[in-house]
Amino acid sequence: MKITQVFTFEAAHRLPKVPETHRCHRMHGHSYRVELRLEGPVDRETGFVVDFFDIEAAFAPLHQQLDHRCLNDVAGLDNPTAENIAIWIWDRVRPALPQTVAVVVYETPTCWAEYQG
Ligand SMILES: Nc1nc2c(c(=O)[nH]1)N=C([C@H](O)[C@H](O)COP(=O)(O)OP(=O)(O)OP(=O)(O)O)CN2
Ligand SMILES: [Zn+2]
Repeated sequence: MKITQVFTFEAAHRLPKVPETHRCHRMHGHSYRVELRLEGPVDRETGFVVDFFDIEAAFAPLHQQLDHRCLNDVAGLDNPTAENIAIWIWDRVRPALPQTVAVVVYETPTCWAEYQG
């Protein structure tokens, strides 16, 4: 069974590795959307793969570090592309939620990165 929980956060960033002429070299912001996708058997007793409340609790400290921040200032996110944010979240959420099979980070409704480890 596959389950997904969606989170959102607002943040500013700039991409230091693109040329100065690239518009993303300048500080700007996004309304990010994160999907945590989990997979596993349905527990016969609870009917859950994982309780959505437990997923929310595992993501809460990461949300705290990301929401209304300048992502370049977050430890480990000096180059905060959607790809690197997805890896950053995976590395921190997977120990608490080993059923995680993908982290998807949307920078805009039409651009996203998906990391599967
Ligand atoms: N592979 C990646 N490419 C780009 C990333 C990224 O994380 N991974 N990031 C950016 C910039 O952050 C940029 O801000 C993306 O947003 P935006 O310029 O708003 O992109 P849109 O396509 O939505 O812009 P429109 O104004 O709607 O055309 C760039 N590349
Ligand atoms: Zn951007």
